[in-house]
Amino acid sequence: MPPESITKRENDTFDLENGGPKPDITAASQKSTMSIRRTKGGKHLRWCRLRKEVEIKDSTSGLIRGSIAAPANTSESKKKGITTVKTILNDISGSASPGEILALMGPSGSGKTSMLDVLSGRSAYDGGTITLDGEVVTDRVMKKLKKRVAYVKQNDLFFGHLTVRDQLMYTAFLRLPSAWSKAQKIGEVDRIIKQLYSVLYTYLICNVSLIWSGLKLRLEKCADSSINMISGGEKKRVNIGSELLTDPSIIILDEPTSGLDSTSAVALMRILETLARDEQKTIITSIHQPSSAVFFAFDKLMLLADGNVVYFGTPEESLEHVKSLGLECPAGYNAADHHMDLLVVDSAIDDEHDATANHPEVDQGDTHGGLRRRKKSIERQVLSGTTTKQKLIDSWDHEAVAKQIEAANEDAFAKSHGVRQLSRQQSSFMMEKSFNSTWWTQYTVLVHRSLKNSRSAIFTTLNLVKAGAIGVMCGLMWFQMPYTEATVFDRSSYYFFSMTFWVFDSMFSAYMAFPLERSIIFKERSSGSYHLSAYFMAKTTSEAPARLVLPAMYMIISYWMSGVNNSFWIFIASTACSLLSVLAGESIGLFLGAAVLDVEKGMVIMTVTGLGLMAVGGFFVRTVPSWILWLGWLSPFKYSYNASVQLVFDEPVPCDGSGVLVGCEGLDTGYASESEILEFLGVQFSTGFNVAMLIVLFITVRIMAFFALKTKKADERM
Ligand SMILES: Nc1ncnc2c1ncn2[C@@H]1O[C@H](COP(=O)(O)OP(=O)(O)OP(=O)(O)O)[C@@H](O)[C@H]1O
Repeated sequence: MPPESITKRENDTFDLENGGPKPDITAASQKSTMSIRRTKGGKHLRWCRLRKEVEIKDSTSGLIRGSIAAPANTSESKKKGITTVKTILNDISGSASPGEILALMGPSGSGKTSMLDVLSGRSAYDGGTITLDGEVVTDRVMKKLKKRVAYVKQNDLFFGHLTVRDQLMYTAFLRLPSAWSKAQKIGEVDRIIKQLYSVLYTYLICNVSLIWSGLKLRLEKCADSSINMISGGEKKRVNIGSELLTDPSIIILDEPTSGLDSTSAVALMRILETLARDEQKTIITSIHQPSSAVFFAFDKLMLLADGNVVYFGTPEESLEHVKSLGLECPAGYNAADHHMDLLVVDSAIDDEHDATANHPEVDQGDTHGGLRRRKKSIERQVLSGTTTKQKLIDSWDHEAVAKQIEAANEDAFAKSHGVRQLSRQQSSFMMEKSFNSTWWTQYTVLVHRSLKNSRSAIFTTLNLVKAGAIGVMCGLMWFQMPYTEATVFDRSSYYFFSMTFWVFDSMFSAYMAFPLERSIIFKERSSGSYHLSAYFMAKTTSEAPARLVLPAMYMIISYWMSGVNNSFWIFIASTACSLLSVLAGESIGLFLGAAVLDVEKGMVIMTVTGLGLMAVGGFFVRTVPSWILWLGWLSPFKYSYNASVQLVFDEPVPCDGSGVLVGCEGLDTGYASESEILEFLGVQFSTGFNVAMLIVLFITVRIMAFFALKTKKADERM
């Protein structure tokens, strides 16, 4: 453990047990090189009779898993197509204390994630109470509290192009109090990187055989690698590290070891153990089938099945509990596997049971413990007409545990001499600022992050080659067009083609980038990292220039190769129009990405919208049917085409006898006026109006994207 020292953090009301007035943050900012004092000690988190139900919409397809509590037959629900209400947490009671690790185990779908979502404040619940150090946490306090609880979700969501250090650094700058100096924040990141490494290191010197695997895992070594390149175990550490930066008292982890090999999993559990033992953090983690060593290292175990608790207590006593039900764990068998065997009801097991019953000889020659155990497990499934799982659910005394939790809460109240100590904490939560950093800090940090991310995401060799190759290809297709009557149509088609390609490109890349980014934003915002407006402004200002470089590169190559118009200023002005249409296209992509959460549906809507806007752009169809004429007002293709063509035909076009323009009457003498050409090409409105409409589209659709994102509630499952 690093030595304790010196300054306290701003808003450190969470450390109520240490008491004391609000810390002096000025001192913190002045002594920028000082190390930061970490809070020791977690909180007693208790939950009693927690209940959560979800409405399952009848999609008329597929089966509904799990236990169905009651059909919802109200006319309202029928109208909405809701047919059933499923109980996913059924009167769950339990507790976690400082310095302890509570492990949640249960088969897939048993409600582990749902419970962690509720306890971390990321998801609402329909009944029961959650208390912190004995006092009920109200809904309003929960909203604030969730920013003080580290929640490491199953998915490690990051911007993959950033390095590990970047990720931790941006998190530190967004989530640590703005009163901290830059040096303090950087020091904190270094400390976290070292902490996640040194715990492992200590472990490794005691376990020489694991040194090689450990080296693979060290976070220090990969601190400057991009997240895309690091291993699953390292990603998990980055995830944990990002959450630990804020020095939370309660750490909740959803299957932190999933996808890791056993060595990495054990090493990760050591880190949690150290956090619990040395820093007295309260740790709750779900876990799938841990090894025996890890299983017995947990302080408490909660077994879940179909949203019900089937056991809550120490891992050792869990074996006694199942033994008392006649379900003893065979000698030498992994206790965690045994519990899972009891809880998993698998149709394959039933089939196997039938097969074994019909062919007893399969069993006779078997001397392997595996098959015997399997058979034993099968036999348990059919115990007296009920499944073992059901037996375990029925035999657990929910009420007794709930009463114990209530008594513990009363005890905490009595210990505080009848004073609701937490009221002070809860009211200080309410008074706390929603964000640790200012809007401006958030904006600048996010601009920096976005620039770094978009630079690596947009300026890939492939993208540069794409822009260059298409530029050369178009330059060759429209190569050095003479400025005469015969090329009027080709000149306008050059613009329409260029815009179509780049507007579609920006629409789709903005749309495709958004689903991943959206999940990260929801995750970061649920822990109170920044204002949505700061994110949006940062994204708009930082990514727009990056997004424009590739089309600009294309224009430079293709424009001069094709000789559209030899005026430099016409090149600048028409390129600016094309780039504006790219920004408008990006806005449309962002809007659809924000409004339609389903990626497949979004792609369909996007394709239909894009093609519709292009069709009414005035190039392919001159006489657009009146019922769809309104769509033309929303088409960036149309405005950009209109403006560019007007710019390019800046002087009368010499007739060349090709007979393209009626005004030339098939002669190769004389000129066709600009207005005649624009009429021939079906161009509408003035250049200024078209440019103004592109700006309006770019801004209004982007604002709509912001509100679409704002109104979308973060998906609990993200
Ligand atoms: N919003 C929801 N709508 C419908 N069903 C839901 C919703 N949230 C959870 N469920 C259902 O609740 C049950 C419990 O889900 P949960 O993700 O908590 O299980 P789990 O134990 O974490 O599973 P796993 O180990 O596979 O992650 C599942 O059957 C799931 O389908």
